[in-house]
Amino acid sequence: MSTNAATGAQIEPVIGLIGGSGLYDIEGLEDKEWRTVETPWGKPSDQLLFGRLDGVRCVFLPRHGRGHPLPPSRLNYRANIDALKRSGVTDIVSLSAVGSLKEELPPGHFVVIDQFIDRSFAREKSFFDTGCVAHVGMADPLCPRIGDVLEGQCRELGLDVTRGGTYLVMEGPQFSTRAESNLYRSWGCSVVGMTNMPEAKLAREAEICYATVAMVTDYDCWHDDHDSVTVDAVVKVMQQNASRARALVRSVIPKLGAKRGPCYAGCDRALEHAIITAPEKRDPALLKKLEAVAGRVLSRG
Ligand SMILES: CSC[C@H]1O[C@H](OP(=O)(O)O)[C@H](O)[C@@H]1O
Ligand SMILES: Nc1ncnc2[nH]cnc12
Repeated sequence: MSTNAATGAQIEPVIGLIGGSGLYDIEGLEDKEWRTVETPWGKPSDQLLFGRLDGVRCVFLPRHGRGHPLPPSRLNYRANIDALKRSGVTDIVSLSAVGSLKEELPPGHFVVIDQFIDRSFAREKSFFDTGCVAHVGMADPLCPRIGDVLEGQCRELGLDVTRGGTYLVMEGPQFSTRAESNLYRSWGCSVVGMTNMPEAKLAREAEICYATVAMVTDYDCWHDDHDSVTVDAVVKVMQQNASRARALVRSVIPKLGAKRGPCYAGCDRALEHAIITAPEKRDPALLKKLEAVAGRVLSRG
């Protein structure tokens, strides 16, 4: 059964999991198989791991590739999201290591974020281009339906969790200067990381519901009582976070996998009124590339 956002019919969700730093595999998947998925945007970060958890179809992608060969600026975000879309994914849970920008969000804390500030700049940020222009809404960039499930299951598992918070996306790969860290704090941001944009923008363009669990690994470099962030510190805390992240994944999948109608937040219909280019001005070559992510609306002409 596939998504039918247009008719409102029930769907059987397929859950996409994007594993960040320290999460390169998913335990407990049945019938698991790593498969190469080709896309018109180039290669995804790695093969995708297909399987089932409690009967729910899941597709896992290690964001930086197995063994972490890819830095944030070199990720092919478009290929990653297209590959998940053409694999049937309807809902994405992004699992990410982040630095904390608030005293009350210590290492080990999980944040189900609800906003982004995108300060990344060296990345392809849209599937659309000359020959097919689209402007999707990003006022609420994360799916609140998935967010509810993530928050609920964190609480059920007794994990320290905060619902809501702004994730500042920096380009990296260097960590922030102290002045930058304090600037982001003055903007009221909760956490800082390098990867969730343009991932979330592209998921919205592809009409995939997307939510993030930001797992705090460090206090970045602003905190007087804590050392500035290092990869060693991130990896150490991620190793502790990873078992909690795995428990969370195991408990959210059955909930997210239950048959449902269209997303009440409309993420799965984001392209409905977003494309502005007149049909006769559209570039056939670009339309072909857009088949997987935007075929639902483009096939109507
Ligand atoms: C290894 S620390 C920096 C690295 O970790 C985060 O990645 P992800 O979101 O994939 O967990 C951060 O954004 C940086 O890419
Ligand atoms: N302090 C930090 N800054 C950017 N990305 C991070 N990922 C984990 N910690 C981080």
